[in-house]
Amino acid sequence: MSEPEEELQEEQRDNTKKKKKKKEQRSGKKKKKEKQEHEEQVEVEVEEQSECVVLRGIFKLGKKSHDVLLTRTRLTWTPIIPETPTGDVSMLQPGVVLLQDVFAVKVKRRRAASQQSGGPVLGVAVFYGRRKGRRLEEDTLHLHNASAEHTNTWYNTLKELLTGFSSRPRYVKVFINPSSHKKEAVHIYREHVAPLFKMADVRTDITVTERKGHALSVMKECKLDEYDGVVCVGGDGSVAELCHALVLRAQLDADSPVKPVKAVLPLGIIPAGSTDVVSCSVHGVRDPVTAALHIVLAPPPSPLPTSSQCVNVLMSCLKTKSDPLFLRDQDPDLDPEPEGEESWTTNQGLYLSISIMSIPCLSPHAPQGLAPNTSVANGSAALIAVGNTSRSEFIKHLKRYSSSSGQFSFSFVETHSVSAVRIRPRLPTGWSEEESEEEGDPRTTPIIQAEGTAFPWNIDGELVEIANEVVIRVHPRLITLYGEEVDEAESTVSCSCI
Ligand SMILES: Nc1ncnc2c1ncn2[C@@H]1O[C@H](COP(=O)(O)OP(=O)(O)OP(=O)(O)O)[C@@H](O)[C@H]1O
Repeated sequence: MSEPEEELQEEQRDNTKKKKKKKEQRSGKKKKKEKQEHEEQVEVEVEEQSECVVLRGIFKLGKKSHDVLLTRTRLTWTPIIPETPTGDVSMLQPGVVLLQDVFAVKVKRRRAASQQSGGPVLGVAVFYGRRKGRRLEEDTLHLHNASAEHTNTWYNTLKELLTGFSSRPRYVKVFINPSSHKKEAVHIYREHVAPLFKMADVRTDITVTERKGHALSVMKECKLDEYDGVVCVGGDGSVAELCHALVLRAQLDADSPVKPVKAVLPLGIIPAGSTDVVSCSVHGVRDPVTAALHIVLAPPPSPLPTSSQCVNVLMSCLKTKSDPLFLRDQDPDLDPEPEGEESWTTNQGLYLSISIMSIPCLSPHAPQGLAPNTSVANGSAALIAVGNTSRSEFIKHLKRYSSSSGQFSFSFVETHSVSAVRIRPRLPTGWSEEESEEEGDPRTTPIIQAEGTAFPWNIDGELVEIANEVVIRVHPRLITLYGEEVDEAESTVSCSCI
């Protein structure tokens, strides 16, 4: 149903009921006194916040008249007629919407379904994001007042106050990966994101990617200063490509071929992949509406996290050989450059998996994250190295990620907080007689056999051929992400199987 139809029918229903209930009586001295006290209480609350009232007026919310106050930070409304026949003042709680949660305001008009414009004014509709658990949902506050002058004053003032949120994007570059997960990214964007962007007057320039690397090549060429942000609709692979593109573009623009440079545009992530750990780590939930609202609201001041990672958003390596691990302990000053071999710690052994995560990697499967002790912007990474063990023990360790704790309480799991890691594999030919003689011992016999002498690095599901060693380093605060600080994701997984 279109908004005009909905509006018209709503008004017709209201009129019929109004006639039937015309005799409804809600006056009385006691009630008046209580109402007055309550109005004073609301005023005191507002004054306490040192906020002057920008506008004050009478609107109908639903069927009842309300006293509505607008300050620079909030809209507050209180029913003028007590809610209960007894007029119990305790029921007269004011309603509040913070302007930082409001993303659009429109004038409501009565229109026939066929009518495109005009029509008598009905009032103002205020669109905002309402928190429900870890999600943000779209909600609307309908303030009804048939006076065109009154309505326009409120509409213009609200609009002006919203333009004060200067960090909110007005024009964004959107990349949609149509091949992500179940190939639903285009549908997710059209269905859940585009309507919110339209409502919030966020203009878009959309590229539906045709191949791997397409977003990167567009980002290398396009005029960035036209945009206020970049939006990625896809999974973690698409996010990694755009993080790479943003930093590479900044390096090209700054003529800095080696040293990473901070991206000029923030990145918004709409989850459409299979796991979406980056999205979950900044939205707390795998939900396109929550993600879109985080983008249009760009909530100030604190929760605009900066990502600590450069290209290696998530890198987990499944190896079958002996891997010396060179760890660089976390540097509080977040110096991304290695200072010398003396600051490295070297571990050597047989590892089943090595995970290096500079974000907590929350997901519905692991609500507290694969790296629970890492936050989005703290500049360190968690190294979790799983030593060789039996298949059943390895699975037991993995299954514990779905519960709250205990995943690291295994003798074969080691964890470190690091700023850089160097992984150097050893070829099967490098095994000495001595090292391989204890066949059958779970500590020395790989449970997965290596194929040939190439380096089949499995990096977050992608097979990558890199000779010798891989170096992973945290480059702090290079990319600003739309979202908020999240410590636990919503768990939507009911079974504990892998
Ligand atoms: N049109 C396309 N066809 C094939 N691959 C594409 C296309 N567009 C982008 N890609 C590449 O697809 C890769 C994987 O995409 P993405 O991460 O979005 O999906 P996913 O693998 O299903 O999700 P997840 O990473 O959460 O498992 C990315 O590396 C991206 O560069």
